[in-house]
Amino acid sequence: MTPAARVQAAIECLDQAVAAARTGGAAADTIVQRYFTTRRYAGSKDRRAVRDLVFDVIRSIGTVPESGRAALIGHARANAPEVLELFTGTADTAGHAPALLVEGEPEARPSLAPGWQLDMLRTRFGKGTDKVVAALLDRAPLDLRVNTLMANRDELLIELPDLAPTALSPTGLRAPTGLNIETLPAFHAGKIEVQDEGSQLAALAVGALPGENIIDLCAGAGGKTLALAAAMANEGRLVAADTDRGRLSAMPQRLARAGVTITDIRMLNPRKEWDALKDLAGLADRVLIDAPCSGTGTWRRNPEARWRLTAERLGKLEGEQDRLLSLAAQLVKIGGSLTYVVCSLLPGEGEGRINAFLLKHGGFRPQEFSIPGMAAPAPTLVLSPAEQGCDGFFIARLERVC
Ligand SMILES: C[S@@+](CC[C@H](N)C(=O)[O-])C[C@H]1O[C@@H](n2cnc3c(N)ncnc32)[C@H](O)[C@@H]1O
Repeated sequence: MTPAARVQAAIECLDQAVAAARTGGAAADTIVQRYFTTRRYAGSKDRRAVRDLVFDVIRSIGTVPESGRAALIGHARANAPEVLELFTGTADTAGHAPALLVEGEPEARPSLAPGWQLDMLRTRFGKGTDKVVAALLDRAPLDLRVNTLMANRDELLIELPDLAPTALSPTGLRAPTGLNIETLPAFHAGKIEVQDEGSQLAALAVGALPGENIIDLCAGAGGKTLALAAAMANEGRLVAADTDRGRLSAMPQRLARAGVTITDIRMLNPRKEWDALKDLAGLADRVLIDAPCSGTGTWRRNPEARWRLTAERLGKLEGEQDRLLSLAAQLVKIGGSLTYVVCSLLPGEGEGRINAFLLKHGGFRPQEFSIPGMAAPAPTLVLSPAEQGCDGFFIARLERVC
């Protein structure tokens, strides 16, 4: 592909990302991948260049733009004016070079994020908000988790000398840029999994122990399920539940590769979750709710989450988080704990939900927890890329006392 054709490809992907933001469609990463499945002529360098440009544009345009072209022009004008010289085509040469610039055509304005989202972050981070947002809009490193059922970190550091230990997670490794994990025998042997250090810390916050009865209520494809199973030394019972059949279906293969045999996978029907969980009522030592959320803590990977989030959608997410907390409360045994996690830094999805829960559920109280090497024990923990260098998370632990 010529440089100009790459720019036109980025515009077309961005058009789809804009439409997806309005309709709840696919993530930008998926859009770029799909774009190239029907364009076999594009090589790996073309794909990488187009993907990088798409993500650079999304990072610099904080609010949903009128079109992909408007977004790209706005980004280029502010950060890479030489790209505008590639707008040499005509309106009917789509696919080759972007059409010539027209005087007064729409142009998106660079910004960090929608003002109302920044205001909410400001209530948590105050004067530090700009630093946090800048870190959220940086590129994320590739982190791996050592599967302690099959390996230990020191041995892997000898086997894979390009990797470095992460600062906080005792099982974390940070990979050099561009590493393709699928090329590593250690991955196929189940010794390592891709997992951001923040997710590793969130799983550690559960405090899982061998032999316990644990429920991972929003298990998805099992990222944290695998980490919990390793903390349990593959002893006890681990129920992994989710409403998304597609995500759950990826789990058995991952469990098998990691040597995990204690998991009971349960498919839940949305709003009828209890039907598939009621046999576990009041029995769990620990329940993890890794709740669906706005994803503001993962802007490094999904910067288009800023375009997708509306006040209405946030309200719906908070309602769902309340519902999942109440559902989980019924599963915890007396003396057991409930760990609530969101990869969001908006206080409404964090402290807001926990305070609302505690008002309604007198049998629960905040429970202090600590992660070795981190801050003093506390009932909540906020992780941010500006402070800990990982994705942003809010984590809270509650104990059922009666
Ligand atoms: C943040 S993701 C979980 C990621 C996963 N725990 C991991 O570590 O990879 C949130 C998950 O909640 C699931 N979910 C949404 N509504 C749910 C519900 N009512 N009951 C259970 N899971 C739900 C979604 O399908 C999604 O997989």
